[in-house]
Amino acid sequence: MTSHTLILDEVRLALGGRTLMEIDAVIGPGEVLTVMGPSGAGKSTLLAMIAGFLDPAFEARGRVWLGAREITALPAETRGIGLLFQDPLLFPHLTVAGNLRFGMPRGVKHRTACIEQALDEVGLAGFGPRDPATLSGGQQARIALLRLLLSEPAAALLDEPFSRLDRQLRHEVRQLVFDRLRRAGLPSLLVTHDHEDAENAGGPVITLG
Ligand SMILES: Nc1ncnc2c1ncn2[C@@H]1O[C@H](COP(=O)(O)OP(=O)(O)OP(=O)(O)O)[C@@H](O)[C@H]1O
Repeated sequence: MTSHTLILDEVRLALGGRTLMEIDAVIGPGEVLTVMGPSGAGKSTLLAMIAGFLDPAFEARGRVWLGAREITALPAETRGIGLLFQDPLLFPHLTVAGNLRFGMPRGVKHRTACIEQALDEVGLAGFGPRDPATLSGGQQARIALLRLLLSEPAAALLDEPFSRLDRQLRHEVRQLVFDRLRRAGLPSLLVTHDHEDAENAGGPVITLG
């Protein structure tokens, strides 16, 4: 995995001619920028713009860079962005291992061993053949994180990824997520309403109006 900086260069999102949000930010490798703000401020829309699936109803200005590569107009699948949502969104027709194998880049050798090691590192050794529906919420959240990491993205976007977890689990999963994103050297953007999430992310916080 190559470490990059994610740059939001004077990004502005508007709807029907009305400015929804403006942001200018540089997120270094392993850093988590937290974006907070009231419901409807445009947080999820910003993530959609960066990831490449912005609804055409919005007008977007500005540029997005990953290192020296401008990704503003690239197709979503070529941007190298990993996503974590509130819902782990595991494929129900695949096993846990199948879910993890899904996003792995071509050319990765020893896939099965990689998957087994990744599961072991998050305390889920032997879970590869399991049906994702048989996993608890916290276990599913760990698998969603591993799927993101094994896809070897250049940056990560997180949209309220812990909000479905109860307090204790939320604490454990977010430590794991932030630790792993940092270790992977990924620039990450977290959208949350939770001040503890922002504090634990340990990076700068931008609050939209
Ligand atoms: N496809 C769309 N077409 C038109 N308006 C939309 C569309 N998607 C979202 N909106 C509007 O754009 C605004 C921003 O929505 P967005 O989901 O980005 O807000 P948010 O800050 O993520 O809110 P929340 O914290 O509730 O998730 C809202 O007013 C929403 O109603």
